Amino acid sequence: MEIDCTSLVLNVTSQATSGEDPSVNLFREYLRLRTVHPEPDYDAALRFLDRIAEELGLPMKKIEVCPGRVVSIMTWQGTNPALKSILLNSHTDVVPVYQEHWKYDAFAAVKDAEGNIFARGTQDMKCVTIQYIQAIRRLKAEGRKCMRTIHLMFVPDEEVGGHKGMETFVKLPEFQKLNIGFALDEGKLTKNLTRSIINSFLDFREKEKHRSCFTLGDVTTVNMTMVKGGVAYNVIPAEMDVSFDLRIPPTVNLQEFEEQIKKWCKEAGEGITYEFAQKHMNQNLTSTDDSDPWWKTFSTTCKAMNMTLEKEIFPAATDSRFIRAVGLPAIGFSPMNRTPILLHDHNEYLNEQVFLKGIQVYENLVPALANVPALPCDT
Ligand SMILES: N[C@@H](Cc1ccccc1)C(=O)O
Ligand SMILES: CCCCCC(=O)O
Ligand SMILES: [Zn+2]
Ligand SMILES: [Zn+2]
Repeated sequence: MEIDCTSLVLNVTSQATSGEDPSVNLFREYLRLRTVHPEPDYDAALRFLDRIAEELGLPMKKIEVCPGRVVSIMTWQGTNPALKSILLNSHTDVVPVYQEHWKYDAFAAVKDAEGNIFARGTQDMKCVTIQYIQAIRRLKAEGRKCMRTIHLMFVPDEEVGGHKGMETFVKLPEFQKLNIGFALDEGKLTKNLTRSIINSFLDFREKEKHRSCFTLGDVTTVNMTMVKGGVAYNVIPAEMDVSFDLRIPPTVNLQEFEEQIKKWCKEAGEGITYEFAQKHMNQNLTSTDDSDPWWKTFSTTCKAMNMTLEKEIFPAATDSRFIRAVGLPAIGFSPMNRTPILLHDHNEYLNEQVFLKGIQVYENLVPALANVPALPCDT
């Protein structure tokens, strides 16, 4: 009997590490996708997410907000779709690495003997993406039903300011149609020029460093991150560019802060100018008052899991700023305890047990939020 070559299906799958929790295996597979700036492989991420949507039996919507920049959304319809929905947001892109400073290939997702998984994105924020997915997978497998519709949203370009991602998307009718009532996004949980202008910024930095503040999120941080210019060792440059990364708490008056920058430039002398590469002026805050039903539900559910919450203004920016700017509440949260904060740092890693615990946290949080009874915002 002739074997018809078309019937010989070669079944080659990426062999899962034997005995490894399937969620960890999925996490490591996602970490290996090189969605790293300056040229993130977003197509690989979309193929991966398409497969997940298939597996979860959820419809997947894709909106190309800009050429080559797609926002994708998996939707788990609630029993009362008229109510406002819950958004579980995550970004698919990651920041570049200085590979020479890493113990392992930053995209191999090596797991060491302690179960620490090393890769760019382990903390920021591919862990959260897979934790959302696995929590929903389990809830659906248990036959659970939630009142409120849940949208899992995957956005590009968060790490370069979100301009071709969330910032554009929140203005589109497709965003309005999501009918969002409350959003979860990344955060962190911890159980624990010329010379003159450079001097002005760095002197300010020193002053801020010595303010007695509760958390980093309460101070304006200043980091000199780029210096450009000059053409030769022995030529005085016609111009120099110095870039500062300023993270300003929503409690600071931005108009006054900009006046201060103008003053520093004037003091520095002729020809010293400034411009903003990114400037986000909205300072909407999300209520974390116990009288707020979303916060109340979020915080009591965390407490029920013996998690002590330390509320803080996050010292970085996330895409949630665009969601808050359109008047919606958004809490930044990543279940990543007992873990050194290595976002954007060398040797970013996450322990597989901490990762797995995070799925259980969402298995409790997601239904709690998706079953918040009808609110004034729902009418
Ligand atoms: N999460 C990124 C978002 C961002 C990118 C670029 C500029 C500003 C903010 C960060 O905090 O660094
Ligand atoms: C966990 C949040 C990290 C800061 C936002 C970002 O760099 O993506
Ligand atoms: Zn980041
Ligand atoms: Zn992030």
